[in-house]
Amino acid sequence: MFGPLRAGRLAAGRGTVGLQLLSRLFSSLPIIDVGPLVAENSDLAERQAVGAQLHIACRDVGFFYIKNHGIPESTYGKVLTEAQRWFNLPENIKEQIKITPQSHYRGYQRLGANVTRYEGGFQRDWHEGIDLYKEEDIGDVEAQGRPASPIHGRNQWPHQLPSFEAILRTYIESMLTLSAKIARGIALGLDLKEDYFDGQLAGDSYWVTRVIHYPPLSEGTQHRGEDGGITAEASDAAQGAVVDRSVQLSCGEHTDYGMLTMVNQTPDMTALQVRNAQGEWVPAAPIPGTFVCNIGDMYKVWTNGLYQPTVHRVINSHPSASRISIPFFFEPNFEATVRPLPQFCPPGEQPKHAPVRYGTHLESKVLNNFEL
Ligand SMILES: O=C(O)CCC(=O)C(=O)O
Ligand SMILES: [Fe+2]
Repeated sequence: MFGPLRAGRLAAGRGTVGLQLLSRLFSSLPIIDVGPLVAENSDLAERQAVGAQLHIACRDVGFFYIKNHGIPESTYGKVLTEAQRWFNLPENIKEQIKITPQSHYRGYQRLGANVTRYEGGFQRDWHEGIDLYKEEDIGDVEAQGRPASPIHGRNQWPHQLPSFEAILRTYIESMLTLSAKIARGIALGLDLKEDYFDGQLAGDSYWVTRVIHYPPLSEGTQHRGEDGGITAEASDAAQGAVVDRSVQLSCGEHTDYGMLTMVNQTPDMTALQVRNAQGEWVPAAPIPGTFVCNIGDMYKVWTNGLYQPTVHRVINSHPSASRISIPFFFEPNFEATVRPLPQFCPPGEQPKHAPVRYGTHLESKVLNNFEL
């Protein structure tokens, strides 16, 4: 078994990058039973065994499914159907909670407002969504002697459908608790103390939730085929073809910028794809009772590159059906300084990544995400 203890030693060894590339030639995503991380009274040894599986998944794939997570179907299923009901509302109602700089970049973004940037341009993603973040009043932030950020503030909750707001709040609370437990398992897998990311690093997570509606790409501007169906290019992409970055997708290829993302998606529709080291797109089909998880930029910094965030994209090539996904992003504290841990830095070599204040990293991403 590749035990957690060897993580540090391998990281500091030579030839790591070659090894890593070889091992990132996955053709499917691992499924991890996280029951022991969630249970009230599991043994440390059981949790370490899950940590070891998380370690291999984070190092070799960057993506994995979790099962036995303990969140009831009544929470994760209902939030998807409520979201669809909310997106069915007329545009002028949805625009009541429109995202603007004055709304602290929180709220509703219409179809095409979210963009994927690439060298020399950007492409409008074919989705609409609601962005929510941990809430903090600017007055409280300033009273703590912290600089106010354009992102700090309160959310615009989708109040037009009160049943949705209530279930969304329950969902976010459950996902926050769950993701903190997964982060504890990842700490064990890295041979760190179980509570390593608690407290100053991620004990007060600056979490993000995006409620996303992906209408069929055939309704988009670029992919309406002559017969009203989808273009051949979009259809090929849905089968895993490589497409130019200027081609409009449901969500363009990107990596996530925080710690851990957990995706709750419409069952029976495969739209999320994950890129392996050979450039092949591997589908992340929904598996009943699981969430798809992936790691973001911050673990790359902490592990000095041993863990890498994996590129992914979304293509809804269905001729008529909508897809909903509600990723929950478990992130460090806004003020956390994230820096490579010494055990992952070979002696005498410069760390590969400079320390980063998480809030500054987040601002640099969020303030660039929209063409409003
Ligand atoms: O919709 C999905 O499955 C994933 C969305 C995603 O990658 C993101 O919002 O970062
Ligand atoms: Fe993502």
